Amino acid sequence: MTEISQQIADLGASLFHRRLTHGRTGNISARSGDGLLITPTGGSLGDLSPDGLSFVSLAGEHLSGPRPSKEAFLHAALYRARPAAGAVVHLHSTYSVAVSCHDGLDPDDALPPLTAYYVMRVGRLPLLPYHAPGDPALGPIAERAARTAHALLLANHGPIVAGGDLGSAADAVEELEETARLWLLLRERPIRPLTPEQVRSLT
Ligand SMILES: O=C(CO)COP(=O)(O)O
Ligand SMILES: [Zn+2]
Repeated sequence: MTEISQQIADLGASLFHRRLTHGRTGNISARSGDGLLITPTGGSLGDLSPDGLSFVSLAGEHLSGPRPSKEAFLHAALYRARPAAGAVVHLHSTYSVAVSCHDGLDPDDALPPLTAYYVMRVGRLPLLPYHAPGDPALGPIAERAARTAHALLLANHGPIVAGGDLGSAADAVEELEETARLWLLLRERPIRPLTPEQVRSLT
């Protein structure tokens, strides 16, 4: 067991117990050597064993440990697209999933820049077209989108976010969830997002 495995298990418990994902949804990975340590398929993020993680290559092939998350190919696509990424988190966080089911979103950037922290932690949020969980056809689409954005929203599914390390990836996916919630709270009222100039001054 490595320190990073313990960090994955701790993060999974923290996200699960704060209801940022539920049941047996969501998956977490961290870059390790020339591959990635990833949560196994079919388990709860609230009940991860640091010794029970899977090891997968950057090409997405299972190298050791239990059967990996069915989204391992998606995590691998994000690491290939973003050489500086050290961790990836995918959740079924309620408000982000709610936004991902909305019709008429801008597929280049699904949410407006409501707050400075959203701009700093998330930035642009491409919306990827619906695919069933585990459908490898989403891999090349995600890899292309992740070259210019570290946070992606999967239509009718949920967010997947890369970060320099586990803490940064978690920080970004939590900021996204809170902003999705704010956006839904504000829907009945006129919104004044940050201006392009205000956004530029933050990035
Ligand atoms: O969120 C999930 C699928 O999108 C959970 O799947 P896994 O249990 O295979 O990681
Ligand atoms: Zn999922």
